[in-house]
Amino acid sequence: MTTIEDLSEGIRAYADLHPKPSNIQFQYGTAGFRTLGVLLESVVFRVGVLAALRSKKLDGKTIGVMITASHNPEQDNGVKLVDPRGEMLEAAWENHATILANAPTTDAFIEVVENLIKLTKIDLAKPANVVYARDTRPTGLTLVAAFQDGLKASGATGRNEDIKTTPVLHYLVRCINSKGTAEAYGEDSEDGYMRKLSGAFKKLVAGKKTHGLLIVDCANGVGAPAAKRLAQFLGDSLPLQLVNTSINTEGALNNACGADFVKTSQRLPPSLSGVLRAGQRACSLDGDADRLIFFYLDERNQFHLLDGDKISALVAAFIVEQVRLAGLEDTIEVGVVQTAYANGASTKYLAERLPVTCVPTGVKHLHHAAEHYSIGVYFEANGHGTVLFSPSAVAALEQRRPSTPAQQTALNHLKNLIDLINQTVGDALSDMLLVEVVLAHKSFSGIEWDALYTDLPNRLVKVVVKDRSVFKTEDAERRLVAPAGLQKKIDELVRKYDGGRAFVRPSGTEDVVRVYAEAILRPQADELAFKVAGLVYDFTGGDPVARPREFL
Ligand SMILES: CC(=O)N[C@H]1[C@@H](OP(=O)(O)O)O[C@H](CO)[C@@H](O)[C@@H]1O
Ligand SMILES: [Mg+2]
Repeated sequence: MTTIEDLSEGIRAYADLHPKPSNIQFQYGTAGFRTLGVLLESVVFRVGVLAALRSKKLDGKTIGVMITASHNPEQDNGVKLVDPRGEMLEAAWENHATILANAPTTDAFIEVVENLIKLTKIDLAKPANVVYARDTRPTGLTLVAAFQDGLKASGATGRNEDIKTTPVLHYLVRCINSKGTAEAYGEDSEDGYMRKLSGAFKKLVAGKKTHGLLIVDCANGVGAPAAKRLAQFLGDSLPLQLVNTSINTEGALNNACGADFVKTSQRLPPSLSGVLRAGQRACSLDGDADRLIFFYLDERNQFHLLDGDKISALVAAFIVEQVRLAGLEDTIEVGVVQTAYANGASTKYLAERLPVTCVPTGVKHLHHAAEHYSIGVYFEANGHGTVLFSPSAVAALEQRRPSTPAQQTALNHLKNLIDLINQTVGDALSDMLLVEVVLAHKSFSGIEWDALYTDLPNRLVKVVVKDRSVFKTEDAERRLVAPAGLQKKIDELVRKYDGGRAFVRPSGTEDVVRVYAEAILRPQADELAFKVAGLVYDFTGGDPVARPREFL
Protein backbone atom coordinates (compact mmCIF):
# COMPACT_ATOMS: atom_id res chain seq x y z
CA MET A 1 0.00 0.00 0.00
CA THR A 2 2.00 2.96 -1.19
CA THR A 3 -0.47 5.71 -2.02
CA ILE A 4 -3.36 7.39 -0.25
CA GLU A 5 -5.63 6.20 -3.07
CA ASP A 6 -4.63 2.55 -2.48
CA LEU A 7 -5.23 2.92 1.21
CA SER A 8 -8.59 4.62 0.80
CA GLU A 9 -9.64 1.85 -1.54
CA GLY A 10 -8.47 -0.78 0.93
CA ILE A 11 -10.43 0.85 3.73
CA ARG A 12 -13.51 1.19 1.57
CA ALA A 13 -13.40 -2.53 0.84
CA TYR A 14 -13.75 -3.43 4.53
CA ALA A 15 -15.01 -0.49 6.58
CA ASP A 16 -18.71 -0.93 5.86
CA LEU A 17 -18.50 -4.43 7.38
CA HIS A 18 -17.72 -2.73 10.71
CA PRO A 19 -19.86 0.41 10.92
CA LYS A 20 -19.62 2.74 13.89
CA PRO A 21 -22.63 2.58 16.23
CA SER A 22 -24.20 6.01 15.79
CA ASN A 23 -25.06 6.83 19.39
CA ILE A 24 -21.68 6.23 21.00
CA GLN A 25 -18.63 8.40 21.57
CA PHE A 26 -15.42 6.44 22.09
CA GLN A 27 -12.44 7.68 24.04
CA TYR A 28 -8.87 6.34 24.09
CA GLY A 29 -8.41 6.63 27.86
CA THR A 30 -5.90 5.45 30.46
CA ALA A 31 -6.51 1.86 29.43
CA GLY A 32 -7.11 2.35 25.70
CA PHE A 33 -10.66 1.97 24.39
CA ARG A 34 -12.90 0.09 26.80
CA THR A 35 -16.63 -0.61 26.83
CA LEU A 36 -19.09 -3.45 26.16
CA GLY A 37 -17.39 -5.92 23.83
CA VAL A 38 -20.28 -6.02 21.37
CA LEU A 39 -19.90 -2.28 20.72
CA LEU A 40 -16.24 -2.41 19.80
CA GLU A 41 -16.07 -3.93 16.32
CA SER A 42 -15.71 -0.64 14.48
CA VAL A 43 -13.13 0.53 16.99
CA VAL A 44 -10.86 -2.50 16.64
CA PHE A 45 -11.14 -2.38 12.84
CA ARG A 46 -9.98 1.23 12.93
CA VAL A 47 -7.28 0.42 15.46
CA GLY A 48 -6.00 -2.06 12.87
CA VAL A 49 -5.60 0.79 10.39
CA LEU A 50 -4.12 3.05 13.07
CA ALA A 51 -1.56 0.42 14.15
CA ALA A 52 -0.48 0.04 10.53
CA LEU A 53 -0.03 3.81 10.20
CA ARG A 54 1.86 4.01 13.48
CA SER A 55 4.20 1.27 12.27
CA LYS A 56 4.78 3.04 8.93
CA LYS A 57 5.44 6.26 10.82
CA LEU A 58 8.14 4.43 12.80
CA ASP A 59 9.88 2.94 9.75
CA GLY A 60 8.09 -0.40 9.92
CA LYS A 61 8.91 -1.10 13.57
CA THR A 62 6.46 -3.60 15.05
CA ILE A 63 3.52 -2.14 16.94
CA GLY A 64 1.59 -4.22 19.49
CA VAL A 65 -2.18 -4.41 19.91
CA MET A 66 -3.86 -6.06 22.89
CA ILE A 67 -7.57 -6.83 22.97
CA THR A 68 -8.56 -6.98 26.64
CA ALA A 69 -10.68 -5.35 29.32
CA SER A 70 -8.42 -6.47 32.15
CA HIS A 71 -10.27 -6.65 35.50
CA ASN A 72 -13.61 -5.42 34.08
CA PRO A 73 -16.66 -7.70 33.76
CA GLU A 74 -16.65 -10.44 31.17
CA GLN A 75 -19.02 -8.69 28.74
CA ASP A 76 -16.66 -5.70 28.49
CA ASN A 77 -13.73 -5.62 26.14
CA GLY A 78 -11.10 -3.15 25.09
CA VAL A 79 -8.13 -2.47 22.87
CA LYS A 80 -4.85 -0.69 23.35
CA LEU A 81 -1.71 -0.10 21.34
CA VAL A 82 1.86 -0.81 22.38
CA ASP A 83 4.78 1.24 21.07
CA PRO A 84 8.02 -0.37 19.78
CA ARG A 85 9.92 -0.53 23.06
CA GLY A 86 6.97 -2.26 24.70
CA GLU A 87 5.76 0.94 26.31
CA MET A 88 2.31 2.50 26.09
CA LEU A 89 1.25 4.44 23.01
CA GLU A 90 2.65 7.98 22.75
CA ALA A 91 0.17 10.50 24.19
CA ALA A 92 -0.36 12.49 20.97
CA TRP A 93 -1.48 9.34 19.21
CA GLU A 94 -4.09 8.61 21.89
CA ASN A 95 -5.76 11.70 20.55
CA HIS A 96 -5.49 10.53 16.93
CA ALA A 97 -6.99 7.21 18.04
CA THR A 98 -10.01 8.93 19.59
CA ILE A 99 -10.62 11.00 16.46
CA LEU A 100 -10.35 7.96 14.18
CA ALA A 101 -12.73 5.92 16.35
CA ASN A 102 -15.42 8.60 16.28
CA ALA A 103 -15.63 9.37 12.57
CA PRO A 104 -19.33 8.70 11.90
CA THR A 105 -19.12 7.16 8.42
CA THR A 106 -16.64 5.35 6.17
CA ASP A 107 -16.10 8.55 4.17
CA ALA A 108 -15.46 10.54 7.31
CA PHE A 109 -13.09 7.84 8.54
CA ILE A 110 -11.11 7.93 5.27
CA GLU A 111 -10.90 11.69 5.55
CA VAL A 112 -9.46 11.62 9.08
CA VAL A 113 -7.01 8.92 8.03
CA GLU A 114 -5.84 11.15 5.16
CA ASN A 115 -5.52 14.09 7.53
CA LEU A 116 -3.49 12.03 9.97
CA ILE A 117 -1.14 10.91 7.20
CA LYS A 118 -0.54 14.52 6.17
CA LEU A 119 -0.34 15.89 9.69
CA THR A 120 2.18 13.34 10.93
CA LYS A 121 3.99 13.07 7.55
CA ILE A 122 3.63 9.31 7.18
CA ASP A 123 5.46 7.72 4.26
CA LEU A 124 3.02 5.11 3.02
CA ALA A 125 5.77 3.30 1.12
CA LYS A 126 7.18 2.11 4.46
CA PRO A 127 6.26 -1.40 5.65
CA ALA A 128 3.77 -1.95 8.47
CA ASN A 129 4.17 -4.69 11.09
CA VAL A 130 1.79 -5.44 13.90
CA VAL A 131 1.75 -8.16 16.57
CA TYR A 132 -1.51 -8.74 18.40
CA ALA A 133 -3.15 -10.86 21.07
CA ARG A 134 -6.35 -11.11 23.06
CA ASP A 135 -7.48 -12.25 26.49
CA THR A 136 -10.05 -14.99 27.09
CA ARG A 137 -13.25 -12.93 26.74
CA PRO A 138 -16.09 -14.37 24.62
CA THR A 139 -16.13 -11.31 22.32
CA GLY A 140 -12.38 -11.62 21.68
CA LEU A 141 -12.50 -13.77 18.54
CA THR A 142 -15.02 -11.56 16.71
CA LEU A 143 -13.01 -8.50 17.61
CA VAL A 144 -9.80 -10.10 16.38
CA ALA A 145 -11.49 -10.80 13.04
CA ALA A 146 -12.55 -7.15 12.71
CA PHE A 147 -9.06 -6.05 13.68
CA GLN A 148 -7.53 -8.32 11.03
CA ASP A 149 -9.76 -6.63 8.45
CA GLY A 150 -8.17 -3.33 9.52
CA LEU A 151 -4.72 -4.79 8.87
CA LYS A 152 -5.80 -6.15 5.48
CA ALA A 153 -7.37 -2.83 4.55
CA SER A 154 -4.04 -1.13 5.12
CA GLY A 155 -1.79 -3.86 3.77
CA ALA A 156 -0.04 -4.47 7.09
CA THR A 157 1.73 -7.67 8.06
CA GLY A 158 0.16 -9.10 11.20
CA ARG A 159 1.46 -11.66 13.64
CA ASN A 160 -1.37 -13.30 15.56
CA GLU A 161 -0.33 -14.31 19.08
CA ASP A 162 -3.82 -15.58 19.94
CA ILE A 163 -4.45 -15.74 23.71
CA LYS A 164 -1.64 -14.11 25.70
CA THR A 165 -1.30 -12.00 28.85
CA THR A 166 -0.94 -8.26 28.34
CA PRO A 167 2.64 -8.26 29.74
CA VAL A 168 3.68 -11.07 27.39
CA LEU A 169 2.44 -9.02 24.43
CA HIS A 170 4.46 -6.02 25.64
CA TYR A 171 7.49 -8.28 26.08
CA LEU A 172 7.10 -9.66 22.54
CA VAL A 173 6.93 -6.18 21.02
CA ARG A 174 10.17 -5.18 22.70
CA CYS A 175 11.91 -8.44 21.72
CA ILE A 176 10.87 -8.22 18.08
CA ASN A 177 12.07 -4.64 17.74
CA SER A 178 15.34 -5.08 19.62
CA LYS A 179 16.36 -8.34 17.94
CA GLY A 180 19.98 -8.31 16.82
CA THR A 181 20.77 -4.98 18.52
CA ALA A 182 22.89 -4.26 21.60
CA GLU A 183 19.63 -3.90 23.58
CA ALA A 184 18.21 -7.28 22.52
CA TYR A 185 15.52 -7.96 25.11
CA GLY A 186 15.03 -11.70 24.63
CA GLU A 187 13.61 -14.49 22.54
CA ASP A 188 10.36 -13.33 20.89
CA SER A 189 8.09 -16.14 22.01
CA GLU A 190 6.06 -16.92 25.11
CA ASP A 191 8.41 -19.76 25.92
CA GLY A 192 11.31 -17.33 25.54
CA TYR A 193 9.63 -15.14 28.15
CA MET A 194 9.09 -18.11 30.46
CA ARG A 195 12.71 -19.19 30.07
CA LYS A 196 14.00 -15.71 30.79
CA LEU A 197 11.91 -15.21 33.93
CA SER A 198 12.28 -18.70 35.37
CA GLY A 199 16.02 -18.80 34.59
CA ALA A 200 16.64 -15.55 36.47
CA PHE A 201 14.37 -16.69 39.31
CA LYS A 202 16.28 -19.94 39.80
CA LYS A 203 19.59 -18.09 39.97
CA LEU A 204 18.20 -15.59 42.47
CA VAL A 205 16.83 -18.20 44.88
CA ALA A 206 19.70 -20.69 44.53
CA GLY A 207 20.55 -21.89 48.04
CA LYS A 208 17.53 -20.07 49.55
CA LYS A 209 14.37 -21.65 50.83
CA THR A 210 11.18 -20.63 49.04
CA HIS A 211 8.06 -20.89 51.07
CA GLY A 212 6.25 -24.14 50.23
CA LEU A 213 3.29 -24.01 47.94
CA LEU A 214 2.10 -20.66 46.60
CA ILE A 215 -1.60 -20.43 45.76
CA VAL A 216 -2.27 -18.39 42.63
CA ASP A 217 -5.80 -17.11 41.91
CA CYS A 218 -5.85 -16.72 38.12
CA ALA A 219 -9.18 -14.78 37.98
CA ASN A 220 -10.45 -17.39 35.48
CA GLY A 221 -8.55 -15.45 32.86
CA VAL A 222 -5.56 -15.50 30.57
CA GLY A 223 -3.23 -15.73 33.57
CA ALA A 224 -4.34 -19.34 34.00
CA PRO A 225 -2.71 -20.89 30.91
CA ALA A 226 0.31 -18.59 31.36
CA ALA A 227 0.80 -19.54 35.01
CA LYS A 228 0.41 -23.20 34.11
CA ARG A 229 3.21 -22.91 31.57
CA LEU A 230 5.35 -20.92 34.00
CA ALA A 231 4.88 -23.60 36.68
CA GLN A 232 6.40 -26.13 34.26
CA PHE A 233 9.44 -23.91 33.76
CA LEU A 234 9.80 -23.25 37.50
CA GLY A 235 9.62 -26.91 38.49
CA ASP A 236 10.59 -27.40 42.14
CA SER A 237 12.06 -23.92 42.47
CA LEU A 238 8.58 -22.56 43.26
CA PRO A 239 5.64 -24.97 43.45
CA LEU A 240 2.40 -23.25 42.43
CA GLN A 241 -1.17 -24.30 43.13
CA LEU A 242 -3.40 -22.65 40.53
CA VAL A 243 -7.03 -21.86 41.35
CA ASN A 244 -9.75 -20.07 39.36
CA THR A 245 -8.47 -21.41 36.06
CA SER A 246 -11.83 -21.89 34.26
CA ILE A 247 -11.28 -19.84 31.15
CA ASN A 248 -14.17 -21.43 29.26
CA THR A 249 -16.87 -21.10 31.92
CA GLU A 250 -19.32 -18.36 31.01
CA GLY A 251 -19.46 -15.56 33.56
CA ALA A 252 -16.44 -16.76 35.56
CA LEU A 253 -13.86 -14.16 34.49
CA ASN A 254 -13.03 -11.74 37.35
CA ASN A 255 -16.20 -12.89 39.10
CA ALA A 256 -15.67 -12.93 42.89
CA CYS A 257 -11.99 -13.54 42.29
CA GLY A 258 -8.89 -11.84 40.92
CA ALA A 259 -6.75 -8.91 42.03
CA ASP A 260 -9.40 -6.21 41.64
CA PHE A 261 -11.97 -8.15 43.68
CA VAL A 262 -9.48 -8.80 46.48
CA LYS A 263 -8.18 -5.23 46.61
CA THR A 264 -11.59 -3.55 46.35
CA SER A 265 -13.52 -5.80 48.71
CA GLN A 266 -10.51 -6.40 50.99
CA ARG A 267 -11.42 -10.04 51.45
CA LEU A 268 -10.60 -13.56 50.39
CA PRO A 269 -12.14 -14.78 47.11
CA PRO A 270 -14.88 -17.20 48.30
CA SER A 271 -13.34 -19.90 46.09
CA LEU A 272 -10.23 -19.85 48.32
CA SER A 273 -11.94 -20.38 51.62
CA GLY A 274 -11.06 -23.85 52.83
CA VAL A 275 -8.19 -23.89 50.31
CA LEU A 276 -5.89 -21.25 51.83
CA ARG A 277 -4.60 -22.35 55.23
CA ALA A 278 -3.63 -20.09 58.14
CA GLY A 279 -0.11 -18.74 57.67
CA GLN A 280 -0.04 -19.64 53.97
CA ARG A 281 0.41 -16.99 51.26
CA ALA A 282 -1.62 -16.56 48.13
CA CYS A 283 -1.81 -14.06 45.31
CA SER A 284 -4.44 -12.95 42.80
CA LEU A 285 -3.86 -11.90 39.20
CA ASP A 286 -6.34 -9.74 37.30
CA GLY A 287 -8.09 -10.70 34.05
CA ASP A 288 -5.12 -9.90 31.80
CA ALA A 289 -2.39 -10.70 34.35
CA ASP A 290 -0.81 -7.29 34.68
CA ARG A 291 -1.89 -6.70 38.29
CA LEU A 292 -0.98 -8.66 41.38
CA ILE A 293 -2.24 -8.64 44.97
CA PHE A 294 -0.91 -10.91 47.73
CA PHE A 295 -2.72 -11.89 50.92
CA TYR A 296 -2.61 -14.36 53.80
CA LEU A 297 -4.68 -15.61 56.72
CA ASP A 298 -3.23 -15.24 60.19
CA GLU A 299 -3.53 -17.90 62.89
CA ARG A 300 -7.02 -16.62 63.78
CA ASN A 301 -7.98 -16.94 60.08
CA GLN A 302 -8.09 -13.16 59.74
CA PHE A 303 -7.54 -11.93 56.18
CA HIS A 304 -4.56 -9.62 55.51
CA LEU A 305 -4.04 -7.74 52.26
CA LEU A 306 -0.56 -7.24 50.79
CA ASP A 307 -1.24 -4.75 48.02
CA GLY A 308 0.81 -2.81 45.49
CA ASP A 309 2.11 -0.47 48.19
CA LYS A 310 3.35 -3.41 50.26
CA ILE A 311 4.99 -4.90 47.16
CA SER A 312 6.65 -1.56 46.47
CA ALA A 313 7.98 -1.26 50.02
CA LEU A 314 9.30 -4.83 50.04
CA VAL A 315 10.97 -4.61 46.64
CA ALA A 316 12.38 -1.08 46.96
CA ALA A 317 13.99 -1.82 50.33
CA PHE A 318 15.55 -4.99 48.90
CA ILE A 319 16.96 -3.24 45.86
CA VAL A 320 18.39 -0.42 48.00
CA GLU A 321 20.06 -3.04 50.16
CA GLN A 322 21.58 -4.87 47.18
CA VAL A 323 22.83 -1.60 45.67
CA ARG A 324 24.54 -0.78 48.97
CA LEU A 325 26.00 -4.29 49.29
CA ALA A 326 27.37 -3.96 45.74
CA GLY A 327 29.08 -0.72 46.79
CA LEU A 328 27.10 1.32 44.28
CA GLU A 329 25.07 3.57 46.59
CA ASP A 330 26.89 6.66 45.33
CA THR A 331 26.28 5.79 41.67
CA ILE A 332 22.77 4.38 41.62
CA GLU A 333 19.82 6.25 43.09
CA VAL A 334 16.79 4.09 43.78
CA GLY A 335 13.47 5.97 43.85
CA VAL A 336 9.81 5.09 44.23
CA VAL A 337 6.77 6.43 42.37
CA GLN A 338 3.26 6.28 43.82
CA THR A 339 -0.13 7.89 43.29
CA ALA A 340 -2.42 9.62 45.78
CA TYR A 341 -4.11 6.24 46.38
CA ALA A 342 -0.95 4.89 48.04
CA ASN A 343 -1.63 4.21 51.68
CA GLY A 344 -0.25 7.07 53.81
CA ALA A 345 1.64 4.58 55.98
CA SER A 346 3.47 3.22 52.91
CA THR A 347 4.46 6.70 51.80
CA LYS A 348 5.83 7.43 55.28
CA TYR A 349 7.75 4.13 55.39
CA LEU A 350 9.26 4.68 51.95
CA ALA A 351 9.99 8.39 52.27
CA GLU A 352 12.07 7.71 55.40
CA ARG A 353 14.32 5.49 53.30
CA LEU A 354 14.45 6.81 49.73
CA PRO A 355 13.11 9.46 47.35
CA VAL A 356 9.37 9.16 46.65
CA THR A 357 7.42 10.92 43.88
CA CYS A 358 3.63 11.21 43.71
CA VAL A 359 2.04 11.41 40.22
CA PRO A 360 -1.51 11.37 38.80
CA THR A 361 -3.36 8.04 38.46
CA GLY A 362 -2.62 5.89 35.43
CA VAL A 363 0.33 3.69 34.73
CA LYS A 364 1.83 5.89 32.06
CA HIS A 365 2.41 8.66 34.60
CA LEU A 366 4.11 6.27 37.01
CA HIS A 367 6.18 4.69 34.28
CA HIS A 368 7.48 8.02 32.98
CA ALA A 369 8.30 9.32 36.45
CA ALA A 370 10.13 6.08 37.30
CA GLU A 371 12.35 6.60 34.24
CA HIS A 372 13.85 9.62 36.00
CA TYR A 373 15.55 7.48 38.66
CA SER A 374 18.54 5.24 37.97
CA ILE A 375 16.39 2.45 39.36
CA GLY A 376 12.72 3.42 39.57
CA VAL A 377 10.22 1.29 41.47
CA TYR A 378 6.57 2.03 40.73
CA PHE A 379 3.35 0.40 41.85
CA GLU A 380 -0.24 1.52 42.01
CA ALA A 381 -1.96 0.46 45.24
CA ASN A 382 -4.13 -1.84 43.10
CA GLY A 383 -1.08 -3.97 42.27
CA HIS A 384 0.03 -2.72 38.86
CA GLY A 385 3.72 -1.93 38.72
CA THR A 386 7.27 -2.83 37.92
CA VAL A 387 10.89 -1.73 38.33
CA LEU A 388 12.83 0.16 35.66
CA PHE A 389 16.62 -0.05 35.38
CA SER A 390 17.94 2.96 33.46
CA PRO A 391 20.70 2.50 30.87
CA SER A 392 23.10 4.26 33.26
CA ALA A 393 22.26 1.82 36.06
CA VAL A 394 22.77 -1.14 33.72
CA ALA A 395 26.11 0.30 32.63
CA ALA A 396 27.18 0.88 36.25
CA LEU A 397 26.37 -2.75 37.08
CA GLU A 398 28.32 -3.99 34.08
CA GLN A 399 31.38 -1.85 34.74
CA ARG A 400 31.58 -2.49 38.48
CA ARG A 401 34.57 -4.64 39.45
CA PRO A 402 33.67 -6.13 42.84
CA SER A 403 36.36 -6.18 45.51
CA THR A 404 34.76 -8.72 47.86
CA PRO A 405 32.69 -11.89 47.39
CA ALA A 406 29.75 -10.11 49.07
CA GLN A 407 29.92 -7.32 46.48
CA GLN A 408 30.09 -9.93 43.72
CA THR A 409 26.98 -11.67 45.06
CA ALA A 410 24.95 -8.47 45.32
CA LEU A 411 26.04 -7.47 41.83
CA ASN A 412 24.90 -10.83 40.44
CA HIS A 413 21.57 -10.46 42.20
CA LEU A 414 20.99 -7.04 40.66
CA LYS A 415 21.90 -8.30 37.19
CA ASN A 416 19.53 -11.24 37.55
CA LEU A 417 16.78 -8.89 38.72
CA ILE A 418 17.06 -7.07 35.39
CA ASP A 419 16.12 -10.33 33.67
CA LEU A 420 13.46 -11.33 36.20
CA ILE A 421 11.55 -8.06 35.99
CA ASN A 422 9.40 -7.25 32.96
CA GLN A 423 10.52 -3.69 32.39
CA THR A 424 8.02 -2.91 29.68
CA VAL A 425 4.93 -2.88 31.89
CA GLY A 426 3.48 -4.17 35.18
CA ASP A 427 3.44 -7.97 35.02
CA ALA A 428 1.68 -10.10 37.61
CA LEU A 429 3.73 -13.25 36.98
CA SER A 430 7.06 -11.45 36.92
CA ASP A 431 6.11 -9.44 40.03
CA MET A 432 5.01 -12.64 41.77
CA LEU A 433 8.47 -14.13 41.22
CA LEU A 434 10.10 -10.88 42.34
CA VAL A 435 8.17 -10.91 45.61
CA GLU A 436 9.05 -14.56 46.20
CA VAL A 437 12.75 -13.79 45.62
CA VAL A 438 12.75 -11.05 48.25
CA LEU A 439 10.76 -13.13 50.74
CA ALA A 440 13.19 -16.04 50.26
CA HIS A 441 16.19 -13.75 50.80
CA LYS A 442 14.67 -12.23 53.91
CA SER A 443 13.19 -15.52 55.19
CA PHE A 444 9.93 -13.58 55.51
CA SER A 445 6.48 -15.07 55.63
CA GLY A 446 3.45 -12.93 54.84
CA ILE A 447 3.38 -11.87 58.49
CA GLU A 448 6.87 -10.33 58.58
CA TRP A 449 6.31 -8.70 55.20
CA ASP A 450 3.02 -7.23 56.41
CA ALA A 451 4.80 -5.90 59.51
CA LEU A 452 7.05 -3.54 57.48
CA TYR A 453 4.36 -0.96 58.26
CA THR A 454 0.72 -1.02 59.30
CA ASP A 455 -1.77 0.18 56.68
CA LEU A 456 -3.95 3.10 57.67
CA PRO A 457 -7.61 2.09 57.44
CA ASN A 458 -9.00 3.51 54.19
CA ARG A 459 -12.14 3.60 52.11
CA LEU A 460 -12.77 4.21 48.42
CA VAL A 461 -16.26 5.40 47.43
CA LYS A 462 -17.77 6.10 44.00
CA VAL A 463 -20.08 9.06 43.54
CA VAL A 464 -22.30 9.30 40.48
CA VAL A 465 -22.58 12.95 39.45
CA LYS A 466 -24.27 14.72 36.56
CA ASP A 467 -21.06 15.77 34.87
CA ARG A 468 -17.73 14.59 36.15
CA SER A 469 -15.85 16.83 33.72
CA VAL A 470 -16.43 19.79 36.04
CA PHE A 471 -13.98 18.22 38.50
CA LYS A 472 -10.45 19.56 38.00
CA THR A 473 -7.47 18.66 40.17
CA GLU A 474 -3.93 19.82 40.97
CA ASP A 475 -0.98 18.56 43.02
CA ALA A 476 -1.01 15.05 41.51
CA GLU A 477 -4.79 14.92 41.90
CA ARG A 478 -4.64 15.44 45.65
CA ARG A 479 -6.57 18.72 45.57
CA LEU A 480 -9.58 20.02 43.64
CA VAL A 481 -9.42 23.39 41.88
CA ALA A 482 -12.98 23.01 40.53
CA PRO A 483 -15.86 23.09 41.35
CA ALA A 484 -14.84 26.26 43.17
CA GLY A 485 -15.18 26.11 46.95
CA LEU A 486 -15.48 22.33 47.27
CA GLN A 487 -11.86 21.70 48.28
CA LYS A 488 -12.21 24.16 51.18
CA LYS A 489 -15.15 22.19 52.52
CA ILE A 490 -13.23 18.91 52.16
CA ASP A 491 -10.31 20.43 54.08
CA GLU A 492 -12.65 21.47 56.90
CA LEU A 493 -13.94 17.91 57.19
CA VAL A 494 -10.52 16.27 57.02
CA ARG A 495 -9.18 18.46 59.84
CA LYS A 496 -11.64 16.86 62.26
CA TYR A 497 -10.14 13.37 61.83
CA ASP A 498 -7.03 12.01 63.52
CA GLY A 499 -4.54 11.17 60.75
CA GLY A 500 -7.25 12.09 58.27
CA ARG A 501 -6.56 12.41 54.54
CA ALA A 502 -9.09 12.55 51.75
CA PHE A 503 -9.17 13.54 48.10
CA VAL A 504 -11.65 13.61 45.24
CA ARG A 505 -10.97 13.10 41.53
CA PRO A 506 -12.93 12.18 38.42
CA SER A 507 -12.29 8.61 37.28
CA GLY A 508 -10.52 8.21 33.95
CA THR A 509 -12.16 4.86 33.24
CA GLU A 510 -15.70 5.05 34.66
CA ASP A 511 -18.39 7.69 34.67
CA VAL A 512 -17.97 8.42 38.38
CA VAL A 513 -16.07 10.64 40.79
CA ARG A 514 -13.88 8.74 43.25
CA VAL A 515 -13.52 9.66 46.91
CA TYR A 516 -10.60 8.26 48.90
CA ALA A 517 -10.23 8.69 52.65
CA GLU A 518 -7.98 7.33 55.36
CA ALA A 519 -7.70 7.88 59.10
CA ILE A 520 -6.06 6.25 62.14
CA LEU A 521 -9.19 4.27 63.02
CA ARG A 522 -11.40 2.19 60.72
CA PRO A 523 -14.76 3.78 61.66
CA GLN A 524 -13.25 7.22 61.19
CA ALA A 525 -11.89 6.39 57.73
CA ASP A 526 -15.33 5.14 56.70
CA GLU A 527 -17.11 8.13 58.19
CA LEU A 528 -14.77 10.59 56.51
CA ALA A 529 -15.16 8.86 53.14
CA PHE A 530 -18.97 8.83 53.30
CA LYS A 531 -19.10 12.42 54.54
CA VAL A 532 -16.93 13.62 51.67
CA ALA A 533 -19.02 11.53 49.26
CA GLY A 534 -22.19 13.17 50.59
CA LEU A 535 -20.58 16.57 50.30
CA VAL A 536 -19.58 15.97 46.67
CA TYR A 537 -23.06 14.67 45.84
CA ASP A 538 -24.89 17.60 47.38
CA PHE A 539 -22.42 20.22 46.18
CA THR A 540 -22.91 19.17 42.54
CA GLY A 541 -26.70 19.19 42.80
CA GLY A 542 -27.33 15.48 43.25
CA ASP A 543 -31.01 14.48 43.45
CA PRO A 544 -31.90 14.18 47.19
CA VAL A 545 -34.30 11.33 46.42
CA ALA A 546 -31.61 9.21 44.75
CA ARG A 547 -28.94 10.06 47.38
CA PRO A 548 -27.19 6.78 48.38
CA ARG A 549 -28.14 5.88 51.94
CA GLU A 550 -24.56 5.29 53.11
CA PHE A 551 -23.55 8.88 52.28
CA LEU A 552 -23.31 11.00 55.42
C1 LIG B 1 -8.46 4.00 42.12
C2 LIG B 1 -8.02 3.09 41.04
O1 LIG B 1 -7.70 1.93 41.29
N1 LIG B 1 -8.00 3.60 39.79
C3 LIG B 1 -7.62 2.80 38.62
C4 LIG B 1 -8.55 3.09 37.46
O2 LIG B 1 -8.43 4.46 37.13
P1 LIG B 1 -9.55 5.56 37.40
O3 LIG B 1 -9.07 6.76 36.62
O4 LIG B 1 -9.56 5.76 38.88
O5 LIG B 1 -10.85 5.00 36.93
O6 LIG B 1 -8.16 2.31 36.34
C5 LIG B 1 -6.84 2.62 35.84
C6 LIG B 1 -6.60 1.80 34.60
O7 LIG B 1 -6.65 0.43 34.86
C7 LIG B 1 -5.81 2.36 36.94
O8 LIG B 1 -4.57 2.76 36.47
C8 LIG B 1 -6.20 3.14 38.20
O9 LIG B 1 -5.34 2.82 39.26
MG1 LIG C 1 -5.07 -5.50 33.98
